[in-house]
Amino acid sequence: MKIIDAKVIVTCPGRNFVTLKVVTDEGVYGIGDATLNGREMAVVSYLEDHIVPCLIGRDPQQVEDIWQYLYRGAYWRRGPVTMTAIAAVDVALWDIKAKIANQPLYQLLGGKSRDGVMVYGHANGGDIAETVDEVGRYIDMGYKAIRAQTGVPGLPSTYGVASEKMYYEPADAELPTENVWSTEKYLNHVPKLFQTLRDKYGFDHHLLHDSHHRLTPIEAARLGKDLEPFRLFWLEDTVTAENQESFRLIRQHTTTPLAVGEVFSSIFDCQQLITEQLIDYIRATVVHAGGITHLRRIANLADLYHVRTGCHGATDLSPVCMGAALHFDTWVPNFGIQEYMRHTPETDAVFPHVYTFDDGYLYPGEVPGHGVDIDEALAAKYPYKPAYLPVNRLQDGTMFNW
Ligand SMILES: O=C(O)C(=O)C[C@H](O)[C@H](O)CO
Ligand SMILES: [Mg+2]
Repeated sequence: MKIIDAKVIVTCPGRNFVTLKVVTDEGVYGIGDATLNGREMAVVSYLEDHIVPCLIGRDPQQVEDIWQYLYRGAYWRRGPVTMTAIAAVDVALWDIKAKIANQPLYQLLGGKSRDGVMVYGHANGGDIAETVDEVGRYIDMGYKAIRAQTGVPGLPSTYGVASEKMYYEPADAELPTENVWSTEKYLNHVPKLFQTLRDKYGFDHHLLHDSHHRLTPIEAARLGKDLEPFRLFWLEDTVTAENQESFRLIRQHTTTPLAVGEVFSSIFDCQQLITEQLIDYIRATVVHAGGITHLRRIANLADLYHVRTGCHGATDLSPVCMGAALHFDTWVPNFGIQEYMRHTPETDAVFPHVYTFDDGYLYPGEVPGHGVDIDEALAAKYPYKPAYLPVNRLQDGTMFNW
C-alpha cells in the first residue's frame, strides 16, 4: 500500500479549521486535524510545502517510521507549527491503519480501559449569578464535571466568558482584540464564585477553573489555597509553564489539584512537571502534541508519576481531533477527564462523526478508524477568514498574557 495524495483542506464554518486528508492507492483514506488557532496558515504551508512531498509513495502503515522521519528529518525539532503538522499526518495514518484492520482505533491502541469518557463542559456568565445558573444548566444536561468562569467586576471582558454560551470562540477579529486585566480584581472575585456554587449545588459534581496563564507562582499558590475548601477537580493554567520549576512553589503551598499543558507541543515541555510530580493533570492534546504516537509517550511517562490526562478540547480543536482524542481516552490507562466544548451545527455538518454524548460521557463509536470524516463539498463553501486570538494588557497599558 502506498500514499498517492495528501490534501490540505482549509474551511471556516464559523471558525477556521485545517484538515489533512491522506489518500492511498487502495482507496482507503485517513483524516487528521491540523488546526492551530490564529496561526492556521503557517501549518498549511508547513504541510503543503515541506511534508506532503515527503509522504507520496510511502507505506501509510509505517506510522512510527513516518513520525520519526518527519520529527528527526526536519532537524528543527518541536514547536507548535511543526508538531501540529506532524500530528495531522499521524492521526490520518492511525485512521488508515484502523480502517484497514476494520477496527475502531481504540482497539489498535490496546482496547477499552473504560466504558465512556467523562467530559467537562464550560459554564460561564457575566457575573456570579449568571455563571451559577449556567452551571445548573450543565448539571441538567447530565454533565458530571463543569468548568466555571465568571466576569470580574471592573474588567470589561474576561477570558472564558462568552455571549454565545454553548459555542465559545475567542478568535474574534481580523486583528487581535485588546483585553484588559487585573490580577487583584480576579483573585478577590473567583473564590466567591466557588463558594456560591458549592452552597447552591453541594459537592456531587466536579468543578474546574482556568486561570489562563495569568498568575505568578505566589499568586497561584494563594488562589489554590483560597479554593481548597471548594474541592476543585483542577485549577488550570495558573502560570505559564515555560519555566517548569515555577510549579514547585505552587505545589508547596496548596492541595488544589493542578492542570497545565494545552499549549505544550512535546514531552520536553512537561518532563520536569511530570517527573517531579508538580502537576496532577497533563492537558497536551493529539493535535498540538505530535498526534497519538507522541501523546501516548507523554501519557506513559505521566502514568509513572501519578499524573493523569485531561486533554484540551476547545472549539478550535476540530471534530477530527475530538474523534481521535476519544479513542485515545478510551484506551489510556491514566485517564483523568476530557474537555468538551460543543461545535456549532455548521461545523458538525462539515465533519460528520459517530461520537456521541450521553449523560456526561462521550463515546467514540464503533466504526473502523477514528469515526470522523470531512464533507469536502460543504467545506469548500466556507472559505478561510483571518481571525486572531485576543491580546491582553494590564490596566496601565503594560502588555500581558492573554
Ligand atoms: O479550553 C481551554 O481551556 C482554553 O484555554 C481554550 C484556549 O483559550 C483556546 O483553545 C485557544 O485557542
Ligand atoms: Mg485552558
